[in-house]
Amino acid sequence: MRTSQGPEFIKGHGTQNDFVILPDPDGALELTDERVRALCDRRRGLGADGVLRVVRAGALPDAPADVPADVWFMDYRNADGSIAEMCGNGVRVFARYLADAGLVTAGELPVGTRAGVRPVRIREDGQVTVDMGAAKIFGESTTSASGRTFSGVAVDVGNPHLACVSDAELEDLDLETRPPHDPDLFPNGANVEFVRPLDGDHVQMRVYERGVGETRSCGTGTVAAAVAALRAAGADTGRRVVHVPGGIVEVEVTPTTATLTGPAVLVARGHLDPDWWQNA
Ligand SMILES: N[C@@H](CCC[C@H](N)C(=O)O)C(=O)O
Repeated sequence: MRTSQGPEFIKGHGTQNDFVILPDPDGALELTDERVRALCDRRRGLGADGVLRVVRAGALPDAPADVPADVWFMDYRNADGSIAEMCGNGVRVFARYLADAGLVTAGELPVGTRAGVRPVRIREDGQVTVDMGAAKIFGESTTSASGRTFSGVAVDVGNPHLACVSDAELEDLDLETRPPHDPDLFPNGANVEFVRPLDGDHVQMRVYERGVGETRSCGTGTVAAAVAALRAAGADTGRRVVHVPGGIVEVEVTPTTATLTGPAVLVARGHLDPDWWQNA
């Protein structure tokens, strides 16, 4: 029987936007793009939309200078191995892991990201709220899907989004292929959201994520969707309940910031096979 173990992992999700969490406090893991792709592959690996490495900011050479060294840093990777600045569902699942592992005391805690430090609160009802900072509209643009053109707004939520509000039946859209975006407005790519207003302050959203493909939820995307839906209704601030294929989250936009609240679930934990990790 084998006695050696590969790296520890935890599998988790937020409204079915799923992640492999890799605890690596001292930044000792060699997390190559190929290993990220292998981990996220739903047939040859564990399967996930992204990887969240749990590392002290001080142990990560490329952590932003404004993140204190002792803060837990979410080193986020998309399923294709690319790095993204921020992940709204990921940061909530990350905080759930930190509390579950006893690395922080539950309540409000700071999480370091490439978009800066984000305060996260684990609520008594089990929901997790993250203060996402101000979501900024930086332009207007178009995309297309299923032969239809959609107009939208470009929103910076730490990472780039094109959020398109329309009355289209979202179930009918083919998101197997990447909806195009303007490379001049989005030189680093874009996450593209399709948003349909429902009754009251509810909206429906589907998303095609940069570096992943269609996912069942995207936290930063729901913030962009809320900002776009509010703007379409003539407002800068307010609340939107966003229905995604993987569940429901709530976004509150104020004059200075946006908060995102939703579930964060840990599913399984274990150790990678050391040979698999070595050869991945
Ligand atoms: N699913 C995430 C966003 C992950 C990053 C995104 N794909 C990008 O490249 O910007 C979320 O919950 O926000």
